[in-house]
Amino acid sequence: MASDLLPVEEARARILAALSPTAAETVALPDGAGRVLARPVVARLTQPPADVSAMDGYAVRAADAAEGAVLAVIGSAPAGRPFAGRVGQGEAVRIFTGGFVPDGADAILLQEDAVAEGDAVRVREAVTPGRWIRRRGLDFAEGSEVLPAGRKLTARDIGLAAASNNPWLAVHRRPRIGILATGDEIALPGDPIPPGGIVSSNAHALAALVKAAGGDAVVLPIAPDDTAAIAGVAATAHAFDLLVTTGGASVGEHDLIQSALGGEGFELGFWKIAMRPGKPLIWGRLGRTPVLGLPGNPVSAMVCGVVFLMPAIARLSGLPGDPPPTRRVLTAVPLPENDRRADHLRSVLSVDEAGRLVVTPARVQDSSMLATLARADALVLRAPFAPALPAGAEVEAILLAELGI
Ligand SMILES: Nc1nc2c(c(=O)[nH]1)N[C@H]1C(S)=C(S)[C@@H](COP(=O)(O)OP(=O)(O)OC[C@H]3O[C@@H](n4cnc5c(N)ncnc54)[C@H](O)[C@@H]3O)O[C@H]1N2
Ligand code: MOO
Repeated sequence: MASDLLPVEEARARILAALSPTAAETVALPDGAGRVLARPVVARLTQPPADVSAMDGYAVRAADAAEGAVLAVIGSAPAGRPFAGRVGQGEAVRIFTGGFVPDGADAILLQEDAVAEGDAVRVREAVTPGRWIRRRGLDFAEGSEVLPAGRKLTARDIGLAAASNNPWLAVHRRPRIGILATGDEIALPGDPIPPGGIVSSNAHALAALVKAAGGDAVVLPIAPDDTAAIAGVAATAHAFDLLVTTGGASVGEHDLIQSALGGEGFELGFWKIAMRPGKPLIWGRLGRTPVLGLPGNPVSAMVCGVVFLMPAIARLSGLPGDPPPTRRVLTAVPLPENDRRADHLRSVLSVDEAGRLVVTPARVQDSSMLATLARADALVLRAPFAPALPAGAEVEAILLAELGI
């Protein structure tokens, strides 16, 4: 029945509603890039601190600087060494970019528009009042908020924080995400593989995804399919802002996550989403720690990572936790009508002769196939019951490179 599967948007909304941003920590300016501000950055000075020259030339009184006029040069004002005197009638001060405009002057005569004549300067082109002067506070004023709380800091923001004389930043602590892979059959890459076993790819892939989303991943030892082992690892859950499990989410008798964690006080929020891959996703809480139980199939785990875990990490980091961004692209092939589960088709991206982005979904979309995922550039979204589409139709797609994964 369709009713036992939760729509993707509703599941994401419920996950986000249950999460709050981590506490603030103080970091030095160079460590702030990519972090989210917990408190606004306030300018600790006015920039520029006085009227300054935007050019090399002469500080003059515009009224005196008619074409052909000759002005006496009474001093100089390089950047960092203001001229102490005052520019009087018929006078000028040599000035350089960034130099404070001396008292009395109200315009800058550009060097290229002037001819130096010993201790005087001849005006070749008249200037208008205010020409080439950057007014005090043009960029920002002391006490004003230059960066708001909740902003993810760019390199440009770091420049602004530095210019406004802020050596320290209050940012949200990076969310700490515990990752627990479960299953008797899985072994760490490089370890002996048990008969009928498989190498655990999920924890490593998810750890990389967590890092790309701005979290710190802690990969826990693999827990075999027994209640005590899973419960034992779960006892460490309090150390994390979010515990992610993979495997054991489905309905098989070895699918133990819910029963094993149940003994530890696990409270189920919801289970099973109307999506493919990723249907058996579990959401709940173990004490104070939220738990996201991802399916074991490697592609399902990663697609759920994109759809739910990345927004969850964003939310814990102090951001709203928007859904993954999508683009309108064209499908290279006809797409069949979809069933009740929102689909995420691994697809290769190309550019057609007209410069438009075109996606080609992989022919086989089995959720065990990691090679298809690694080679894909995009996940094409197909809403529940989306109608069949001809080749050339517009579809929405998540571009994986835009997520940094
Ligand atoms: N009767 C039903 N069977 C299944 C259903 C269902 O609704 N009814 N759902 C299927 C779907 S959809 C998925 S997805 C999987 C999810 O199952 P589990 O979360 O319980 O995962 P496991 O059974 O533990 O493993 C599934 C698959 O993935 C491999 N695996 C597990 N962990 C890892 C890992 N860390 N790295 C790489 N691969 C891993 C595991 O060996 C299995 O092959 O259930 C379907 N079944
Ligand atoms: O998601 Mo299962 O997620 O369809 O293989």
